[in-house]
Amino acid sequence: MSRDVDAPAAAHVRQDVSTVMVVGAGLMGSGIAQVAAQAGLDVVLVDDDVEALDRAAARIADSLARFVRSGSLTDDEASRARGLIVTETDLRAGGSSADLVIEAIVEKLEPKQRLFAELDAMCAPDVVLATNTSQFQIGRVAANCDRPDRVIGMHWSNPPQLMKLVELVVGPDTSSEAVAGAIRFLDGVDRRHVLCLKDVPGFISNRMSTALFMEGVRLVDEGIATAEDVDLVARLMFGHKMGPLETLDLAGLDTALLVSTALADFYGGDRFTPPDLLERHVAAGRTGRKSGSGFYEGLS
Ligand SMILES: CCCCCCCC(=O)CC(=O)SCCNC(=O)CCNC(=O)[C@H](O)C(C)(C)COP(=O)(O)OP(=O)(O)OC[C@H]1O[C@@H](n2cnc3c(N)ncnc32)[C@H](O)[C@@H]1OP(=O)(O)O
Ligand SMILES: NC(=O)C1=CN([C@@H]2O[C@H](COP(=O)(O)OP(=O)(O)OC[C@H]3O[C@@H](n4cnc5c(N)ncnc54)[C@H](O)[C@@H]3O)[C@@H](O)[C@H]2O)C=CC1
Repeated sequence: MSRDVDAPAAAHVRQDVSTVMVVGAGLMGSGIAQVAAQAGLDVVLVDDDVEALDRAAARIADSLARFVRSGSLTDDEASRARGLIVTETDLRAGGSSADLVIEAIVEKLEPKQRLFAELDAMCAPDVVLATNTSQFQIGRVAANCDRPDRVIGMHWSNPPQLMKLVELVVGPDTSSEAVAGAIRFLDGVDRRHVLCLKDVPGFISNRMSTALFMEGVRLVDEGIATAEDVDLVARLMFGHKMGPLETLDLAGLDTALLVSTALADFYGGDRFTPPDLLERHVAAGRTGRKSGSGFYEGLS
Protein backbone atom coordinates (compact mmCIF):
# COMPACT_ATOMS: atom_id res chain seq x y z
CA MET A 1 0.00 0.00 0.00
CA SER A 2 1.50 3.32 -0.99
CA ARG A 3 -0.65 5.64 1.13
CA ASP A 4 -1.42 5.85 4.79
CA VAL A 5 -5.01 5.27 5.64
CA ASP A 6 -6.39 7.70 8.14
CA ALA A 7 -8.06 5.47 10.68
CA PRO A 8 -8.29 5.29 14.45
CA ALA A 9 -5.88 3.08 16.39
CA ALA A 10 -7.41 -0.37 16.64
CA ALA A 11 -7.00 -3.71 18.30
CA HIS A 12 -4.83 -6.34 16.67
CA VAL A 13 -6.19 -7.83 13.44
CA ARG A 14 -5.35 -11.34 12.23
CA GLN A 15 -3.02 -11.20 9.24
CA ASP A 16 -2.61 -14.89 8.40
CA VAL A 17 -5.56 -16.62 6.84
CA SER A 18 -5.94 -20.36 6.43
CA THR A 19 -9.75 -20.64 6.68
CA VAL A 20 -12.14 -18.28 4.92
CA MET A 21 -15.87 -18.13 5.49
CA VAL A 22 -17.82 -16.85 2.50
CA VAL A 23 -21.43 -15.96 3.29
CA GLY A 24 -23.79 -15.96 0.30
CA ALA A 25 -23.30 -18.69 -2.30
CA GLY A 26 -24.66 -16.92 -5.37
CA LEU A 27 -22.74 -15.85 -8.46
CA MET A 28 -20.12 -13.97 -6.48
CA GLY A 29 -19.82 -16.01 -3.29
CA SER A 30 -19.34 -19.27 -5.19
CA GLY A 31 -16.65 -17.68 -7.37
CA ILE A 32 -14.82 -16.11 -4.42
CA ALA A 33 -14.94 -19.43 -2.54
CA GLN A 34 -13.42 -21.15 -5.57
CA VAL A 35 -10.62 -18.59 -5.85
CA ALA A 36 -9.72 -19.09 -2.18
CA ALA A 37 -9.80 -22.89 -2.50
CA GLN A 38 -7.64 -22.79 -5.64
CA ALA A 39 -5.10 -20.88 -3.53
CA GLY A 40 -5.10 -23.78 -1.04
CA LEU A 41 -7.26 -22.22 1.69
CA ASP A 42 -9.99 -24.04 3.58
CA VAL A 43 -13.36 -22.52 2.75
CA VAL A 44 -16.70 -22.64 4.53
CA LEU A 45 -19.37 -21.47 2.07
CA VAL A 46 -22.60 -20.50 3.82
CA ASP A 47 -26.04 -19.75 2.37
CA ASP A 48 -29.41 -19.86 4.06
CA ASP A 49 -30.87 -21.48 0.93
CA VAL A 50 -29.82 -25.10 0.51
CA GLU A 51 -30.67 -25.02 -3.21
CA ALA A 52 -28.32 -22.06 -3.66
CA LEU A 53 -25.57 -24.20 -2.11
CA ASP A 54 -26.33 -27.01 -4.59
CA ARG A 55 -26.21 -24.56 -7.49
CA ALA A 56 -22.94 -23.13 -6.14
CA ALA A 57 -21.36 -26.59 -5.96
CA ALA A 58 -22.40 -27.25 -9.58
CA ARG A 59 -21.05 -23.86 -10.74
CA ILE A 60 -17.74 -24.47 -8.98
CA ALA A 61 -17.41 -27.96 -10.46
CA ASP A 62 -18.17 -26.59 -13.93
CA SER A 63 -15.65 -23.77 -13.60
CA LEU A 64 -12.91 -26.07 -12.29
CA ALA A 65 -13.60 -28.45 -15.21
CA ARG A 66 -13.17 -25.52 -17.63
CA PHE A 67 -9.81 -24.68 -16.06
CA VAL A 68 -8.77 -28.32 -16.46
CA ARG A 69 -9.89 -28.31 -20.11
CA SER A 70 -7.89 -25.15 -20.82
CA GLY A 71 -4.80 -26.57 -19.09
CA SER A 72 -4.76 -23.97 -16.29
CA LEU A 73 -5.34 -26.68 -13.65
CA THR A 74 -4.56 -30.37 -13.42
CA ASP A 75 -7.25 -32.88 -12.44
CA ASP A 76 -5.56 -33.26 -9.05
CA GLU A 77 -5.47 -29.51 -8.42
CA ALA A 78 -9.14 -29.22 -9.35
CA SER A 79 -10.23 -32.04 -7.05
CA ARG A 80 -8.04 -30.67 -4.25
CA ALA A 81 -9.73 -27.26 -4.59
CA ARG A 82 -13.16 -28.86 -4.64
CA GLY A 83 -12.29 -30.83 -1.50
CA LEU A 84 -11.31 -27.68 0.40
CA ILE A 85 -14.83 -26.21 0.17
CA VAL A 86 -17.43 -27.18 2.75
CA THR A 87 -21.00 -25.94 2.29
CA GLU A 88 -23.20 -25.01 5.26
CA THR A 89 -26.57 -23.41 6.00
CA ASP A 90 -25.56 -22.59 9.59
CA LEU A 91 -23.47 -19.45 9.98
CA ARG A 92 -22.13 -20.69 13.32
CA ALA A 93 -20.49 -23.68 11.60
CA GLY A 94 -17.92 -21.38 10.03
CA GLY A 95 -18.00 -18.48 12.44
CA SER A 96 -15.81 -20.08 15.07
CA SER A 97 -13.04 -21.29 12.74
CA ALA A 98 -12.80 -18.48 10.18
CA ASP A 99 -9.68 -16.31 9.94
CA LEU A 100 -11.45 -14.03 7.47
CA VAL A 101 -15.11 -13.57 6.53
CA ILE A 102 -16.26 -12.35 3.10
CA GLU A 103 -19.95 -11.47 2.83
CA ALA A 104 -21.64 -11.80 -0.58
CA ILE A 105 -25.38 -11.90 0.20
CA VAL A 106 -28.14 -10.02 -1.59
CA GLU A 107 -27.55 -6.27 -2.22
CA LYS A 108 -29.94 -5.03 0.47
CA LEU A 109 -28.80 -2.98 3.43
CA GLU A 110 -30.84 -4.39 6.32
CA PRO A 111 -29.88 -8.06 5.76
CA LYS A 112 -26.23 -7.02 5.47
CA GLN A 113 -26.43 -4.96 8.68
CA ARG A 114 -28.08 -7.84 10.53
CA LEU A 115 -25.48 -10.29 9.26
CA PHE A 116 -22.55 -8.06 10.22
CA ALA A 117 -23.96 -7.63 13.75
CA GLU A 118 -24.14 -11.43 14.04
CA LEU A 119 -20.65 -11.91 12.61
CA ASP A 120 -19.24 -9.23 14.90
CA ALA A 121 -20.65 -11.03 17.92
CA MET A 122 -19.66 -14.51 16.75
CA CYS A 123 -16.19 -14.28 15.20
CA ALA A 124 -12.92 -13.92 17.09
CA PRO A 125 -12.22 -10.23 17.73
CA ASP A 126 -9.17 -10.11 15.47
CA VAL A 127 -10.94 -11.48 12.37
CA VAL A 128 -11.45 -9.10 9.42
CA LEU A 129 -15.06 -8.91 8.20
CA ALA A 130 -15.23 -7.96 4.51
CA THR A 131 -18.28 -7.03 2.46
CA ASN A 132 -18.55 -7.57 -1.28
CA THR A 133 -21.31 -4.95 -1.52
CA SER A 134 -21.44 -3.26 -4.92
CA GLN A 135 -22.20 0.16 -3.56
CA PHE A 136 -23.28 0.47 0.09
CA GLN A 137 -21.09 2.65 2.27
CA ILE A 138 -19.01 0.46 4.57
CA GLY A 139 -19.89 2.61 7.57
CA ARG A 140 -23.56 1.79 7.00
CA VAL A 141 -22.94 -1.96 6.60
CA ALA A 142 -20.98 -1.89 9.90
CA ALA A 143 -23.51 0.35 11.66
CA ASN A 144 -24.52 -2.31 14.22
CA CYS A 145 -21.02 -3.66 14.91
CA ASP A 146 -19.13 -3.07 18.14
CA ARG A 147 -15.87 -3.37 16.18
CA PRO A 148 -16.38 -1.42 12.91
CA ASP A 149 -12.59 -1.02 12.70
CA ARG A 150 -12.32 -4.58 11.34
CA VAL A 151 -15.01 -4.11 8.67
CA ILE A 152 -13.81 -3.37 5.13
CA GLY A 153 -15.23 -3.29 1.62
CA MET A 154 -13.78 -6.02 -0.60
CA HIS A 155 -15.52 -5.54 -3.93
CA TRP A 156 -14.72 -8.33 -6.36
CA SER A 157 -15.28 -8.26 -10.08
CA ASN A 158 -17.52 -10.79 -11.83
CA PRO A 159 -16.59 -13.53 -12.69
CA PRO A 160 -14.24 -13.70 -9.68
CA GLN A 161 -12.53 -16.81 -11.05
CA LEU A 162 -11.23 -14.86 -14.05
CA MET A 163 -11.06 -11.22 -13.02
CA LYS A 164 -7.84 -10.14 -11.35
CA LEU A 165 -8.81 -6.84 -9.73
CA VAL A 166 -10.51 -6.30 -6.37
CA GLU A 167 -11.53 -2.91 -5.03
CA LEU A 168 -10.90 -2.36 -1.31
CA VAL A 169 -13.07 0.25 0.33
CA VAL A 170 -11.99 1.96 3.52
CA GLY A 171 -14.87 2.78 5.86
CA PRO A 172 -14.78 5.70 8.31
CA ASP A 173 -13.64 3.36 11.11
CA THR A 174 -11.69 0.75 9.11
CA SER A 175 -8.25 0.30 10.69
CA SER A 176 -5.03 0.30 8.72
CA GLU A 177 -4.41 -3.19 10.15
CA ALA A 178 -7.65 -4.42 8.58
CA VAL A 179 -6.60 -2.89 5.25
CA ALA A 180 -3.20 -4.58 5.53
CA GLY A 181 -4.84 -7.93 6.36
CA ALA A 182 -7.16 -7.68 3.36
CA ILE A 183 -4.26 -6.82 1.05
CA ARG A 184 -2.21 -9.70 2.38
CA PHE A 185 -5.10 -12.09 1.69
CA LEU A 186 -5.62 -10.73 -1.84
CA ASP A 187 -1.91 -11.01 -2.61
CA GLY A 188 -2.10 -14.65 -1.47
CA VAL A 189 -4.97 -15.44 -3.85
CA ASP A 190 -3.23 -13.70 -6.75
CA ARG A 191 -5.48 -10.66 -6.96
CA ARG A 192 -4.43 -7.05 -7.47
CA HIS A 193 -6.25 -4.36 -5.54
CA VAL A 194 -7.16 -0.72 -5.79
CA LEU A 195 -8.06 1.35 -2.77
CA CYS A 196 -11.16 3.52 -2.60
CA LEU A 197 -10.06 6.02 0.03
CA LYS A 198 -13.43 7.56 0.80
CA ASP A 199 -16.54 5.68 1.85
CA VAL A 200 -18.74 6.84 -1.03
CA PRO A 201 -21.64 4.83 -2.53
CA GLY A 202 -20.57 2.95 -5.66
CA PHE A 203 -16.85 3.36 -4.83
CA ILE A 204 -14.61 3.80 -7.88
CA SER A 205 -15.84 1.02 -10.16
CA ASN A 206 -19.59 1.21 -9.86
CA ARG A 207 -19.75 5.00 -10.07
CA MET A 208 -18.05 4.52 -13.44
CA SER A 209 -19.85 1.37 -14.60
CA THR A 210 -23.39 2.28 -13.52
CA ALA A 211 -23.30 5.56 -15.44
CA LEU A 212 -22.14 3.71 -18.58
CA PHE A 213 -24.44 0.70 -18.17
CA MET A 214 -27.57 2.79 -17.54
CA GLU A 215 -26.79 4.98 -20.57
CA GLY A 216 -26.49 1.82 -22.66
CA VAL A 217 -29.91 0.64 -21.45
CA ARG A 218 -31.37 4.11 -22.11
CA LEU A 219 -30.15 4.02 -25.74
CA VAL A 220 -32.03 0.77 -26.26
CA ASP A 221 -35.10 1.89 -24.30
CA GLU A 222 -35.36 5.08 -26.39
CA GLY A 223 -35.19 3.04 -29.62
CA ILE A 224 -31.92 4.69 -30.65
CA ALA A 225 -29.96 1.46 -31.03
CA THR A 226 -30.26 -2.29 -30.61
CA ALA A 227 -28.59 -4.02 -27.70
CA GLU A 228 -26.21 -5.65 -30.18
CA ASP A 229 -25.11 -2.30 -31.59
CA VAL A 230 -24.65 -0.66 -28.18
CA ASP A 231 -22.43 -3.59 -27.22
CA LEU A 232 -20.52 -3.43 -30.51
CA VAL A 233 -19.70 0.23 -29.90
CA ALA A 234 -18.26 -0.69 -26.51
CA ARG A 235 -16.32 -3.64 -27.92
CA LEU A 236 -15.01 -2.23 -31.20
CA MET A 237 -14.92 1.51 -30.58
CA PHE A 238 -13.80 1.47 -26.94
CA GLY A 239 -12.03 -1.89 -26.89
CA HIS A 240 -14.05 -3.25 -23.97
CA LYS A 241 -14.13 -7.03 -23.50
CA MET A 242 -17.92 -6.95 -23.21
CA GLY A 243 -20.57 -4.33 -23.92
CA PRO A 244 -22.74 -2.82 -21.17
CA LEU A 245 -25.79 -4.97 -21.91
CA GLU A 246 -23.82 -8.20 -22.10
CA THR A 247 -22.18 -7.24 -18.82
CA LEU A 248 -25.53 -6.59 -17.20
CA ASP A 249 -26.70 -10.04 -18.34
CA LEU A 250 -23.54 -11.46 -16.73
CA ALA A 251 -23.92 -9.53 -13.46
CA GLY A 252 -27.68 -10.12 -13.04
CA LEU A 253 -30.30 -7.52 -13.91
CA ASP A 254 -31.91 -7.87 -10.47
CA THR A 255 -28.65 -6.94 -8.74
CA ALA A 256 -28.01 -4.14 -11.27
CA LEU A 257 -31.46 -2.69 -10.55
CA LEU A 258 -30.78 -2.68 -6.79
CA VAL A 259 -27.40 -1.03 -7.37
CA SER A 260 -28.59 1.65 -9.80
CA THR A 261 -31.68 2.47 -7.71
CA ALA A 262 -29.59 2.92 -4.56
CA LEU A 263 -27.01 5.09 -6.37
CA ALA A 264 -29.72 7.21 -8.03
CA ASP A 265 -31.41 7.71 -4.64
CA PHE A 266 -28.15 8.82 -3.06
CA TYR A 267 -26.67 11.02 -5.77
CA GLY A 268 -29.86 12.32 -7.42
CA GLY A 269 -29.83 13.55 -11.03
CA ASP A 270 -30.12 11.15 -13.97
CA ARG A 271 -26.76 9.52 -14.38
CA PHE A 272 -27.55 6.39 -12.33
CA THR A 273 -31.35 6.24 -12.77
CA PRO A 274 -32.46 2.83 -14.04
CA PRO A 275 -34.46 3.16 -17.29
CA ASP A 276 -37.89 1.54 -17.43
CA LEU A 277 -36.55 -1.22 -19.67
CA LEU A 278 -34.33 -2.51 -16.85
CA GLU A 279 -37.27 -2.52 -14.45
CA ARG A 280 -39.50 -4.26 -17.02
CA HIS A 281 -36.94 -7.01 -17.61
CA VAL A 282 -36.56 -7.66 -13.88
CA ALA A 283 -40.35 -7.64 -13.35
CA ALA A 284 -40.65 -10.21 -16.16
CA GLY A 285 -38.00 -12.44 -14.54
CA ARG A 286 -35.48 -11.71 -17.30
CA THR A 287 -32.53 -11.35 -14.94
CA GLY A 288 -29.75 -12.27 -17.39
CA ARG A 289 -27.60 -15.41 -17.48
CA LYS A 290 -28.97 -16.65 -14.17
CA SER A 291 -32.49 -16.96 -15.67
CA GLY A 292 -31.50 -17.73 -19.26
CA SER A 293 -32.60 -14.39 -20.75
CA GLY A 294 -32.15 -10.67 -20.21
CA PHE A 295 -31.15 -8.23 -22.92
CA TYR A 296 -30.29 -11.35 -24.92
CA GLU A 297 -32.00 -14.74 -25.28
CA GLY A 298 -30.66 -18.24 -24.79
CA LEU A 299 -28.07 -17.32 -22.15
CA SER A 300 -26.28 -19.84 -19.93
C1 LIG B 1 -25.63 -1.25 -12.55
C2 LIG B 1 -24.17 -1.53 -12.40
C3 LIG B 1 -23.84 -2.58 -11.40
C4 LIG B 1 -23.82 -3.98 -11.93
C5 LIG B 1 -24.06 -5.04 -10.86
C6 LIG B 1 -22.94 -5.18 -9.92
C7 LIG B 1 -21.63 -5.57 -10.59
C8 LIG B 1 -20.47 -5.19 -9.73
O1 LIG B 1 -20.60 -4.81 -8.57
C9 LIG B 1 -19.11 -5.18 -10.31
C10 LIG B 1 -18.86 -6.08 -11.47
O2 LIG B 1 -18.39 -7.16 -11.36
S1 LIG B 1 -19.28 -5.47 -13.00
C11 LIG B 1 -18.72 -6.72 -14.12
C12 LIG B 1 -17.22 -6.68 -14.31
N1 LIG B 1 -16.84 -7.70 -15.24
C13 LIG B 1 -16.71 -7.45 -16.54
O3 LIG B 1 -16.87 -6.34 -17.01
C14 LIG B 1 -16.38 -8.65 -17.39
C15 LIG B 1 -15.91 -8.24 -18.75
N2 LIG B 1 -15.62 -9.46 -19.51
C16 LIG B 1 -14.42 -10.02 -19.53
O4 LIG B 1 -13.46 -9.54 -18.93
C17 LIG B 1 -14.29 -11.28 -20.32
O5 LIG B 1 -15.32 -11.31 -21.27
C18 LIG B 1 -14.35 -12.56 -19.44
C19 LIG B 1 -13.08 -12.61 -18.56
C20 LIG B 1 -15.58 -12.61 -18.57
C21 LIG B 1 -14.40 -13.83 -20.30
O6 LIG B 1 -13.37 -13.82 -21.22
P1 LIG B 1 -13.62 -13.94 -22.78
O7 LIG B 1 -14.43 -12.79 -23.21
O8 LIG B 1 -12.31 -14.17 -23.41
O9 LIG B 1 -14.63 -15.15 -22.92
P2 LIG B 1 -14.57 -16.67 -23.15
O10 LIG B 1 -13.96 -16.95 -24.49
O11 LIG B 1 -15.98 -17.10 -22.90
O12 LIG B 1 -13.67 -17.27 -22.01
C22 LIG B 1 -12.26 -17.31 -22.05
C23 LIG B 1 -11.78 -18.56 -21.41
O13 LIG B 1 -12.16 -18.57 -20.02
C24 LIG B 1 -12.92 -19.76 -19.74
N3 LIG B 1 -13.94 -19.45 -18.76
C25 LIG B 1 -15.02 -18.64 -18.95
N4 LIG B 1 -15.73 -18.58 -17.80
C26 LIG B 1 -15.08 -19.37 -16.91
C27 LIG B 1 -15.32 -19.70 -15.55
N5 LIG B 1 -16.38 -19.21 -14.86
N6 LIG B 1 -14.45 -20.51 -14.94
C28 LIG B 1 -13.39 -21.02 -15.59
N7 LIG B 1 -13.10 -20.74 -16.87
C29 LIG B 1 -13.95 -19.92 -17.50
C30 LIG B 1 -13.52 -20.18 -21.06
O14 LIG B 1 -13.84 -21.56 -21.03
C31 LIG B 1 -12.41 -19.84 -22.00
O15 LIG B 1 -11.43 -20.86 -21.96
P3 LIG B 1 -10.66 -21.29 -23.30
O16 LIG B 1 -11.75 -21.66 -24.27
O17 LIG B 1 -9.81 -22.43 -22.89
O18 LIG B 1 -9.88 -20.08 -23.71
N1 LIG C 1 -23.33 -9.94 -9.63
C1 LIG C 1 -22.23 -9.21 -9.76
O1 LIG C 1 -21.71 -9.00 -10.87
C2 LIG C 1 -21.58 -8.63 -8.56
C3 LIG C 1 -22.23 -8.58 -7.33
N2 LIG C 1 -21.60 -8.03 -6.25
C4 LIG C 1 -22.27 -8.00 -4.96
O2 LIG C 1 -22.11 -9.28 -4.35
C5 LIG C 1 -23.26 -9.60 -3.55
C6 LIG C 1 -23.88 -10.88 -4.05
O3 LIG C 1 -24.22 -10.73 -5.42
P1 LIG C 1 -24.55 -12.01 -6.33
O4 LIG C 1 -23.66 -13.12 -5.97
O5 LIG C 1 -24.62 -11.51 -7.72
O6 LIG C 1 -26.03 -12.33 -5.82
P2 LIG C 1 -26.88 -13.67 -5.93
O7 LIG C 1 -28.29 -13.27 -5.91
O8 LIG C 1 -26.35 -14.51 -7.04
O9 LIG C 1 -26.51 -14.44 -4.55
C7 LIG C 1 -26.84 -13.98 -3.29
C8 LIG C 1 -26.93 -15.19 -2.36
O10 LIG C 1 -27.03 -14.73 -1.01
C9 LIG C 1 -27.91 -15.61 -0.32
N3 LIG C 1 -28.40 -14.92 0.88
C10 LIG C 1 -29.24 -13.87 0.93
N4 LIG C 1 -29.38 -13.47 2.22
C11 LIG C 1 -28.60 -14.30 2.98
C12 LIG C 1 -28.29 -14.39 4.37
N5 LIG C 1 -28.82 -13.53 5.24
N6 LIG C 1 -27.44 -15.35 4.79
C13 LIG C 1 -26.88 -16.21 3.91
N7 LIG C 1 -27.13 -16.18 2.57
C14 LIG C 1 -27.97 -15.21 2.12
C15 LIG C 1 -28.99 -15.97 -1.35
O11 LIG C 1 -29.64 -17.17 -1.01
C16 LIG C 1 -28.15 -16.06 -2.62
O12 LIG C 1 -27.71 -17.40 -2.83
C17 LIG C 1 -24.18 -8.37 -3.65
O13 LIG C 1 -23.89 -7.51 -2.59
C18 LIG C 1 -23.77 -7.76 -4.99
O14 LIG C 1 -24.08 -6.39 -5.10
C19 LIG C 1 -20.32 -7.54 -6.30
C20 LIG C 1 -19.61 -7.59 -7.47
C21 LIG C 1 -20.20 -8.11 -8.71
